[in-house]
Amino acid sequence: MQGVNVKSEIGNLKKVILHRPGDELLNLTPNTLEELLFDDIPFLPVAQEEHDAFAKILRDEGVEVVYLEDLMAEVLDAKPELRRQFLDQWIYEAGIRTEMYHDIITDYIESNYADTKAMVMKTMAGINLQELPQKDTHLLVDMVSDRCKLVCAPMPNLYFTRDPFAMIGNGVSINRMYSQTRNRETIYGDYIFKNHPDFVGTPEYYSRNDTFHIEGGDILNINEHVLAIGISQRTEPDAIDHIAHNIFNDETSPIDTILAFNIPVSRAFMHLDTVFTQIDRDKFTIHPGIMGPLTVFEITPDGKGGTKIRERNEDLESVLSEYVGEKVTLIPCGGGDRIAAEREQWNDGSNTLCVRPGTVVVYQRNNVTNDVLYKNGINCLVMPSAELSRGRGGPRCMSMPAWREAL
Ligand SMILES: NC(=O)NCCC[C@H](N)C(=O)O
Repeated sequence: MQGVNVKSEIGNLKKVILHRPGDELLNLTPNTLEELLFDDIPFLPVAQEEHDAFAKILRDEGVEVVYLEDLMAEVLDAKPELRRQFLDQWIYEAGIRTEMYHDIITDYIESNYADTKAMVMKTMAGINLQELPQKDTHLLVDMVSDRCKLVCAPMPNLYFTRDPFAMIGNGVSINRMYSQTRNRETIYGDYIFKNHPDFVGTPEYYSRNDTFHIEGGDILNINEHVLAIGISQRTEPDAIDHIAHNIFNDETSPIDTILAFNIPVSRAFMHLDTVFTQIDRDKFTIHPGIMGPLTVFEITPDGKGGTKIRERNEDLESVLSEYVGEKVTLIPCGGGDRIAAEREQWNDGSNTLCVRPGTVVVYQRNNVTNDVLYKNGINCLVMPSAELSRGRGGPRCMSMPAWREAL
C-alpha cells in the first residue's frame, strides 16, 4: 500500500501506525508529570504487555501494524546522509544551543547507538546528564549542576500516535502541537512523510512549521466529503482556517465541507476524540457532558479560492445525522450514570478505535460503557488498560490509521 487512504472513521481498517511505549516512560518523575502531560507513572513492562495485546487484537482482525520507530529507522537506513541532519535537529529542538553540549551528545549517541533503531528509540527516551561522559571542562556549570537531570527531555506521549500527524483522505497534516513537550514528536512524521517509500508524495495539508496549533485527536474523517475538526484546548481556529484553505485548494481532494466543533477547553475534553468517536455507520459513543446545543461552524469553499462559514447552533445528533446521511444514535459513555460517565470518560470510555462498522477496540476498565455498547449490538474487542490509561488516551489516541477500505 503506497500512500494513505482514510476517508471515514469506520471503513475496514487495513493498516495502522503505532508506537510501542519504551524507555521514555522511565524518565517520567513526579515533578515532571504535569509538563509531560501525564497524571501518573505507568509501569513500563505492563504498559508494553498491554500495548502488545492491542497490536495482537488488530493483527488478528487482519490489520497490518507498523511501528513509528521502525518507519523512522528504515528512513535513516535507506538514506544514511539524513542521520546526522536528524540528530542535529533533534538536539537543537531539545533546547541544546551550545556547540560543546551538541558535540558531547552527538559523540555519546554515535558511540553507543550504532544500530539505527536503537538510536531512534534513544532519541525518544531522552538523555540524563549522568549518562554523558564527564569532561574536564572547568566550567562553573559543570561544577554546580545536578548530575542527575535530563539534558534531552523524553517524549512519553509518543504512544499516542493519533496526535502528531493525521491522515485526511489521501493527504496528511503534520501538526504543530499545543505543548512544547509534544512538538518534537512531529520530527519523526516529518521525516517519514518526506522520505519513506511507503508515504512519500502524500499531499501535506499542514506543516509542523505553520504558526497555529492543531492535533490529530481533533481531526475526524466523517466521510469522503466531510471532515470534522475540534476547536479545543489543542487546536486553534486559525489552524482550521489554514488547513481548510489548503484542503479546498487541492483539486485531488473530494472534501468540500469542514465542520469545526467548538468544544469546551479542559483536560478531560482535550481533543474532539475524547468526547466522541464513531463506532458504526449510524452510531457514535459520546461524553454526555457535550450533549445539548453545541456551536458548529460549517466551512465550505466560496468558489473564488476562499471559504465561507455558516454557524449552526443545533444539537450534536442533528448535525451528525445531517452529514452522515442517516439518523444517528449517540450512546453516552457511562450509560447515563453521571458518576460512571465522568469516571470512564477520564479513562477514555468514548475513545474507541473502530476496526470495521460495529466492531471497536475498547479499554477493559470501562466496563459500564462497554456493557452499553454490547446492548447496542456493538462488537467490543477488549484490551487490558491498567497502565496505558495513565497517559490519558484510549485506543483511538494510540493508533493512526493509514489505510481504510471504502465503505
Ligand atoms: N487524541 C488524544 O486524546 N490523545 C491523548 C493524548 C494524551 C497525552 N497525554 C496528551 O495530553 O497529549
